[in-house]
Amino acid sequence: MHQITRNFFRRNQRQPIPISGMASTSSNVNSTDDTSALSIKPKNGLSRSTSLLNITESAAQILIQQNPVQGTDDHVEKLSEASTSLSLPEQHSNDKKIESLASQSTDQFEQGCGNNGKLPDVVVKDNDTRKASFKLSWRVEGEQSEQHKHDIISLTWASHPMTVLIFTKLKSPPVDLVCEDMVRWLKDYKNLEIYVEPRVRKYLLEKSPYFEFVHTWRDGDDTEITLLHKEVDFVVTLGGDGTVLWAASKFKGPVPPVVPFSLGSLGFMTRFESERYKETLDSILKGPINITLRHRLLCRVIKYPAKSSDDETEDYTLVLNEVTIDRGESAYLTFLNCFCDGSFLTSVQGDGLILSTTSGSTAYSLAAGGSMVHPQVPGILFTPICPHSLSFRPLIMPEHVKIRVEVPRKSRSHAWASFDGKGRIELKLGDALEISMAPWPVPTACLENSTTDFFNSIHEGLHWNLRKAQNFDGPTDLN
Ligand SMILES: NC(=O)c1ccc[n+]([C@@H]2O[C@H](COP(=O)([O-])OP(=O)(O)OC[C@H]3O[C@@H](n4cnc5c(N)ncnc54)[C@H](O)[C@@H]3O)[C@@H](O)[C@H]2O)c1
Ligand SMILES: Nc1ncnc2c1ncn2[C@@H]1O[C@H](COP(=O)(O)OP(=O)(O)OP(=O)(O)O)[C@@H](O)[C@H]1O
Repeated sequence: MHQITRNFFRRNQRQPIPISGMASTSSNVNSTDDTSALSIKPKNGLSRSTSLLNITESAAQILIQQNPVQGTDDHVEKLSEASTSLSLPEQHSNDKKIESLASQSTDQFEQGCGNNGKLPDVVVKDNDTRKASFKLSWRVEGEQSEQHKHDIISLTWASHPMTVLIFTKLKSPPVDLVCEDMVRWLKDYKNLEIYVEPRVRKYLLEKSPYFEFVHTWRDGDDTEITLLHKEVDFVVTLGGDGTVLWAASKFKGPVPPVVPFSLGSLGFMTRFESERYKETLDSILKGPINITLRHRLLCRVIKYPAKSSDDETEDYTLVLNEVTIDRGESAYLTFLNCFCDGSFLTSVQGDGLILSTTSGSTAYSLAAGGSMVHPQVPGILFTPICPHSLSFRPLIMPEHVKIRVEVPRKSRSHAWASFDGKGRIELKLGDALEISMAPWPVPTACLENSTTDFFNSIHEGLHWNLRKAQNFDGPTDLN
């Protein structure tokens, strides 16, 4: 289970984050972390070499916070959970065990993926890359006072970030101008290495040969893109929510921290004002940064007839919002059979089904009647689209389940799947889609903290529960 988020809501267990004895853990892991991990035999469908590479990279992203103030084993365990958004097996409750766990992290990961997409328990910096390393820590604010309590995940740079990747919304002249200005500033005043998409580099060079220093990759070269996370310390998005989804989709494994600037229309996930980018990036570069660890879903399409080798060969797609299975152009009801962890759950007869993350709960799932869920809650939303039934209410599943949705062989029509509203593919009779929680969340920087940002977004973006207040006069029960 993703303990970090589970613990978020266990009020009675909140503790200030403590940590002692973790230095040896990190160094121990560093010394044992080598690329031999790449030769681990796959068991779970994430068997492509890039996936295994990414697994190692995943283990390269995060450092454990070290804090000499308190040091009970219990605290160490909680920190590990918080630091990685990973699960700690029950038995790992002291430093020694965490050390040994860390040294097996890739093994753990592999099992985790096979089971429920779990991550390794302790993650460390990969010495082979130029990347800056960071630490994640979890703390509670407001514990000592009457004020509202907040669980905070914060990111502290352990070494100075040097490389930034900027994604920009397509075909938007105002966004292009901000990008141009930001690139100049980041180079001239912060001396960062800067990556942009190929079309953006072309645009910048048309503006001025000054931008020669900007890096990119070969247009359409997916291999180069999959290696980007090895170079990039953090990502900036200039656009709306769609640009955040677009940026996340470029990382088929671990994702660097994302700083989303608002230059779109709704901007539910983009809390930073582009007009104040200098101030924002200054503080991001210094850290610490409060973040929301946004879960993703790992989706695999199993074509009919399934081959025994499917687990080894099928590709996968990661979504930050949701995967949708709908009727496409067909005028018939979609008929879908749904299974949870191998047991039959229900059939969908309607326009389709949305399997959403909690981040995606405020997007399409909301429009289909699903509940809004705080993005830090670990769970998978199961939301029917226009079900032709009076009793089909949306569900929220625990994060460890594996859901399979099949188009029955006897269905009247095919179905269509889309991933964060993109990459539409046809599901023919007998085809299935399997989803589980992905092991690579997207860490997005918060303006304040995860909870305050979420509340502000539902108020400002969606006008949640906006209603004229009741007048004071009129009948009352007071006298
Ligand atoms: N009926 C609907 O509400 C509907 C239909 C199709 C797609 N969508 C959503 O659009 C998303 C793709 O976004 P896009 O910007 O590329 O397409 P888009 O340009 O069609 O915009 C969809 C809208 O959804 C908003 N949105 C996206 N993610 C959100 C989130 N997590 N929370 C709150 N609002 C969010 C965007 O701000 C935008 O206003 C899909 O993942 C899906 O959730 C919604
Ligand atoms: N760099 C990019 N390359 C390709 N497509 C992109 C890129 N950035 C954004 N898009 C797509 O362009 C569309 C519009 O972008 P975006 O959603 O960011 O702007 P918006 O619709 O104005 O804002 P919002 O989503 O907040 O309403 C989205 O569907 C998104 O997926």
